[in-house]
This record gives sequence, C-alpha cells and structure tokens, in this order.
Amino acid sequence: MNRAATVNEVSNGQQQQPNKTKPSGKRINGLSSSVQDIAGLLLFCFSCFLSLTNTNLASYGSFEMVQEIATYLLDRTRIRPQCGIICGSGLGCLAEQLTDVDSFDYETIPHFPVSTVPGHVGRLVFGYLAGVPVLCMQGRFHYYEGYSLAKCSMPVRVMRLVGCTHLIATNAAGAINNNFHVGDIMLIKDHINLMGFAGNCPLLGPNDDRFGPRFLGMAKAYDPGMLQVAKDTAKHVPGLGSILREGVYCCVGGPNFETVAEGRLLSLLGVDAIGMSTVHEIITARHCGMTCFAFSLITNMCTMSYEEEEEHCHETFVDVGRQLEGRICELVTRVVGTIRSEANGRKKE
Ligand SMILES: O=P(O)(O)O[C@H]1O[C@H](CO)[C@@H](O)[C@H]1O
Ligand code: HPA
Repeated sequence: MNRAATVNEVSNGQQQQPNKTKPSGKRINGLSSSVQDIAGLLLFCFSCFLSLTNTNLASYGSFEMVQEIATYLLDRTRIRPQCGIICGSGLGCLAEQLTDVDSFDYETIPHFPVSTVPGHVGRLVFGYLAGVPVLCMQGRFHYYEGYSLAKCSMPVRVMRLVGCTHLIATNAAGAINNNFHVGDIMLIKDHINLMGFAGNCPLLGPNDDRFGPRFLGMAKAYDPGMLQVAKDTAKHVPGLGSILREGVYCCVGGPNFETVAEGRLLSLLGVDAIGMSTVHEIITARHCGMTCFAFSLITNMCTMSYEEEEEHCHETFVDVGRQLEGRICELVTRVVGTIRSEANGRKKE
C-alpha cells in the first residue's frame, strides 16, 4: 500500500479523537454548551490544520511507487544513466548539452509533481554528456510550491533506481559572503540544513531500509574527489578560475527573500550563500548512497543593510544563468567526464 496513504490514515485517526470523545450539550467545569461547541470547533480546526501540516511534511513516495516510476522510464528509453543532474533556476541549458536524448514531460510521468516556477521547464531528459549516460532534471521542485521536502526530492530516488550512482545539483543563490560577486560559481563544500533544525527533513516518517539507513552521517555529504575535479577543471577552462569560489550553502523555505536581520544571522552562522533548494536533495541522495557534487551560481548579493537598495528579481537571476551558460556547461561536462573514467577504472580492476 502507498505509504503516503498510510501516513494520512494515521493522522486522520488522531485528528478524529477529540470529536469522538467530545461530550455534547453537557456542562464541564462550569462551561456552557455553546462555549464548549466553540471550543470543540476551534479544536477541530486546529487538528485539521495539524493534519494538513503533517500531510505536507510526511514522507512521499513508497519504494514501490518510486520503482513504478523507474520502470515506466526504463521501459521507454535504452539509456541507463550513471549520473543525475538537477538544473537550478536559469541553468536548464545543461540539459541542452545532452546528445541522443529521450525526454519526458513531468505531466506524463506517473506520480510525478509538476514544475510551477519560471526557469524550470519540467522535463526529465535522458542522454549522454561527455560520453557518460546521464539523467537531467530540467526543473526541480521547491518546498514553497507546496510540496513536502520528501516530494521535492523524490525524483532523486528515481534517479537512484534507474541506476545513477552520482548526483550533480546546481542552483541559483544569493551571496552572504561579501567577497563573492554576482556571476561567481560557488562550489558547495557543506550546507546548513536550517529547515532540519525546525524538524523538517525529507527523511521524516518511517524509514525504508531499501532506500537507506534510518540514521545518516552527513560529514562527507559533498564528495571531496568531485570537488577537487571541479577545482582542477578551473585551471583548464578560460574565465572559470577567476569566478570559482567554495563555501557553505543554506536552504531557507522561501518564497520570500531574507530580511536584513536574517541575512546577518546566517552570516554569523557561517553561511556563504542562500537558496531554497538542494539541501533536501543532497540528504535524499546520500541516504541512498549516491556520491554528490553541487554548486551555486551567485545571482545576487543578499541585502545585508537597511541602506541598500533591494534588487531581488527571479527573472534577473535566470538571466545571470544564461550569461554564464558556456562556463557552467564546461564545468559540468568535465566533472561528468571523470565519472566515466572512474567507472572504466573499476571495470579494469
Ligand atoms: O534553487 P533554484 O531552483 O536554483 O532556485 C533559486 O531561485 C529561486 C529564487 O529566485 C528559488 O527557487 C531559489 O531556490
Ligand atoms: N535568497 C534565497 N534564495 C535565493 C536567493 C536569495 O538571495 N537568490 C536566489 N535564490
């Protein structure tokens, strides 16, 4: 049975209890029945709210559901991808580099959410990059679109079940670090799971060991080897070295951008760039044993003082991505190329 249905049933069961036990029309502790009715109504509204919230946070995508999606896709393409690539806002150009493609609009894939954010096309693209079979998500899902974190990152599990061992996640982000500039590329060496601090995580709910373990170490979430490859690449791609940075990414829920106070707080916490994605995808990928690499395209400087003009505009961010297409595609192509050599190396052993 679908796990989401099970979770809903449990939460519905809990929410009905207050009503079942509500004594109608009797006086309790001196309260009149109309006051009790109002209190009951309020309690009912509150439990409905809690149930909705729980549904929003609860796990989405049983192993069987993800397997059904994977089988649907594998039945329709001969490509057996090794690496999943998630295109951030304005970074859909990555999918356009693939050759011999098989594409699937999200609407046509069973159980798949749909993209609602400009700059996220909403298509899974199988193809080859640097001779390596890859699967590109041309458009991702964000929490602020109304999807649970589990639903946002469910496609990562699909990537794993169709055969991907590696994940490359990209995003558009605002810089907190004032040594960064718009147009820089920040290699993500670590992240702060701010939403996790508040108890929201893509792994909430019962654990299915077929995906991965209940408790998960995150100290090496971002693969040092792939990070090094990216740094080495910068030595060979003109114009890349001067814009390459390294730092800590933090995901906020969005869709509003940060207040000045929030930006300053995150700066104190050691954050270099802020976005509204990636962290839950990396957690999900690490849970199912994938090797991860991620980077942020710095599309804006976060507003850190009340004197600054606030110039945040999603459409402008998407344009920054277009301007840097060449270097970003070159970076990803070269990093993916090393996955092929790794796999060949393993075959020879
Ligand atoms: O993280 P990606 O999908 O690149 O998008 C980033 O850009 C949007 C804000 O402009 C937010 O969704 C933020 O997360
Ligand atoms: N804050 C949060 N998310 C973002 C930003 C930002 O400044 N820029 C792009 N995505």
